[in-house]
Amino acid sequence: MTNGIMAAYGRSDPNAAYARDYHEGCTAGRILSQEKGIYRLISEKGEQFAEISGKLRYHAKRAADFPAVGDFVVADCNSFQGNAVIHEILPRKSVFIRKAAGTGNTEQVVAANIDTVFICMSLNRDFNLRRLERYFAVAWESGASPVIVLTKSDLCSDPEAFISHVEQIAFGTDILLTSAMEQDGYKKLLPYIPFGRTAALIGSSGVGKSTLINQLLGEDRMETRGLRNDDKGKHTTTRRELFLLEQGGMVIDTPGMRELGLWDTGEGLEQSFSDIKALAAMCRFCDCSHTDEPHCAVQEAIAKGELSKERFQSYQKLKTENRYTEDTEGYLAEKKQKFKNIAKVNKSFRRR
Ligand SMILES: Nc1nc2c(ncn2[C@@H]2O[C@H](COP(=O)(O)OP(=O)(O)OP(=O)(O)O)[C@@H](O)[C@H]2O)c(=O)[nH]1
Ligand SMILES: [Zn+2]
Repeated sequence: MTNGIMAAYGRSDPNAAYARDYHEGCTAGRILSQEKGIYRLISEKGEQFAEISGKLRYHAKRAADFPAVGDFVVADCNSFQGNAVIHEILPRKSVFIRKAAGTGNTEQVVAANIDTVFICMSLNRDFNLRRLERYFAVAWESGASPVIVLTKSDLCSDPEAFISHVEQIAFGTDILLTSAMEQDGYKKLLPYIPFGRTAALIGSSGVGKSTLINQLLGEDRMETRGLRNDDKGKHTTTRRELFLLEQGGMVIDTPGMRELGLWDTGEGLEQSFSDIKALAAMCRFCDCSHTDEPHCAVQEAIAKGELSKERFQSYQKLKTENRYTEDTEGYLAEKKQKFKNIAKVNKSFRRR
C-alpha cells in the first residue's frame, strides 16, 4: 500500500481498505470544504469537487447524515468529467454539532474528526471562567481533546493569577499562554498538531483565533480563496476550510466552529462538572436538587468553601438551558453504535 497524500490528511489504512472493498474503483477521501451541496475532496487522485450519491441523499434523515468538513468518505473519484461521487461517510471519531438557536431540532455538523480543540480565551475583558466551562463542555461533547489557550498575555500584568483560576476548572487539561507580540508564541500549539492529526480553534470573537491560524499557516489565508470548477461551465468558489500545515498536521476553520459554545448538551456537561457530579453522589437523597434538602453534599461543599457558588450556579444554569431533545440523544446513541462498528471493522482488518 502506498503511503501517499492521504496519510498526511490523517487517513488510516483500514479506511482505504474499506473503500476498496466497498466498490471497485472507490477510494477514501477527506472533505476540505462544503458549500451548497458541493464538496471539495482530497484523495489519492488529488483535489477535486464532489457531490453526494443519490442513494446517500435518499437515505439521509438529518443534517448529520450529510458529509461535513473533516469527514472521511468513500468516493468514486474516477469520473473523467464532472464531480467525484461520495457514497458513504466513514464513522466519525469526533463531531462538532451546532444547534441553531430557537428553531427546535435544527442541527448542523460544523466539523468532524478533530483530534485537538484549542479553547481560546483572551486575558483581557473577555476572560470569563463560566464561559470557559461552556466551551469545555462543548469540547468533551465532541469527542476531541481540549487544550486551553490563554491569548493576549501581553495585555495582562499577572497571567499566573489567571492560570491558577483556570486550573481549578481545567482538571489537568494543558493550559498554554500566548501572545501575538511574541514572534514564536504560536509554536506552543504545534506539539498538539503532529503529522496526520487535526486541530481546530474555538472561542469568542476577537480573542485572536485568526491571528493564531495565520501564524500556524505562515501565510494569509485569503490567498487560498477562489478554487474554481469549470467542468460544467459554472464557477463555484469554495473556500478551503481544512488546511495542511507545513510541518504536518491540519487545522480546520469553518464559520460554524466560531459560533459554537452558545448552546450546551448533556454528556460534555457532566464531564466538565465531574466534581459536582461526585459531590451529588454523596447527597443523602439520590434525587437531591441541591437546594434545601438535608445532608446535601453539594450545599455542604459550598458552605465549606470547597466548591464555589458561581461554579454551581453555572452548572445549574447550563442544566436548565439544556436544549437536548430526544432527537439529539438518539443521535448520540447512534454515534456510540458507530464507534463500536468501526472498532469491529478495524479488528477484522487486523485479523486479515
Ligand atoms: N495585544 C494583542 N492583540 C492580539 C493578540 N492576538 C490577536 N490580537 C488582536 O486582536 C484582534 C482580533 O484578533 P483575531 O485573530 O481577528 O480574533 P478572532 O478570534 O479570529 O476573531 P473572529 O474572527 O471574530 O472570530 C486583532 O486586532 C488582533 O490583532 C495578542 O496576543 N495580543
Ligand atoms: Zn444535594
